[in-house]
Amino acid sequence: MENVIEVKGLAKYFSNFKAVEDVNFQVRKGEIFGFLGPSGSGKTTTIKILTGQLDPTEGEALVFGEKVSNFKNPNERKRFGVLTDNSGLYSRLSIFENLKLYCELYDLPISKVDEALNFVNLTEARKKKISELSKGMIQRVVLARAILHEPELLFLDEPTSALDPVNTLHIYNGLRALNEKGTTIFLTTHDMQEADTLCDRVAFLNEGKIQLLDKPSELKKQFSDGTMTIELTNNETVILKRDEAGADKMFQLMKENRISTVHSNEPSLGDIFVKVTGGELI
Ligand SMILES: Nc1ncnc2c1ncn2[C@@H]1O[C@H](COP(=O)(O)OP(=O)(O)OP(=O)(O)O)[C@@H](O)[C@H]1O
Repeated sequence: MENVIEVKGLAKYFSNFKAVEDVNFQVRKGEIFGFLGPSGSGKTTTIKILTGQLDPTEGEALVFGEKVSNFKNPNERKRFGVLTDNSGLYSRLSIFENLKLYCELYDLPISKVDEALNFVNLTEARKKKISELSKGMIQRVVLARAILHEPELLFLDEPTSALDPVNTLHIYNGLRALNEKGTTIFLTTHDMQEADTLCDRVAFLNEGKIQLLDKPSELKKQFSDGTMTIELTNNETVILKRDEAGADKMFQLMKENRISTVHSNEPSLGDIFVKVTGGELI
């Protein structure tokens, strides 16, 4: 399978402080890859190295088989899009005017602006100046800018951190649609629910090191305690192990028609993270 990102032995030190240490992973073409960790774990540092905004102290971070700093011409840079917290938008221009400028820069038809505005749910606000926007709206304009040229690879650093639930859902649907059209997505987040909803595979980062890397479903299987919670028709709750004795008890309850609902007790990604790292997600 083709890898679009390859990170080998990556380390970044700020003076003596190790922000990222011996990080290794690959992102496969077509997947949504989640890079998860609490505040200060090294997510932004890694994304900055991958997108050429920082140099690594050790190791390498390759995008399409190359260091991003080697991408000199605009056509190479057009292959990826980046959403970071530094907006670089023109505050006295409107949302539409800002995106139109990018269309001109990338030599894209202006119709792409309408598609991108719809993607981020800002069609009605298109004439508003950047200086008049809320933090969440700015985040959506920056996302619209990152996807204008439908890049092969999209880097998203905490893409929904300033959004309300309705817009968060809107963005999730847009990202899935973009991914289905072929865009590979590298996403950092500290929101484990977001990662579970969107990502094909996730890496857990803690104190600059990857602790686990797998599909969310595999991690949940691996960390499951093998029990089920059964709610009975009389509102009592029974917890059964998924073994022979549990199956016998379940069969008996079914025969007596006493079962209301059955839930498998899967841990959430947040539970797994806390278990593996011993830390909290902040
Ligand atoms: N330019 C810098 N100089 C010194 N230390 C830095 C610098 N940039 C980041 N750090 C430190 O490196 C560590 C990792 O920071 P980073 O921004 O990568 O974390 P993060 O996981 O993205 O956190 P958050 O979710 O809060 O954005 C932090 O302890 C941070 O203080």
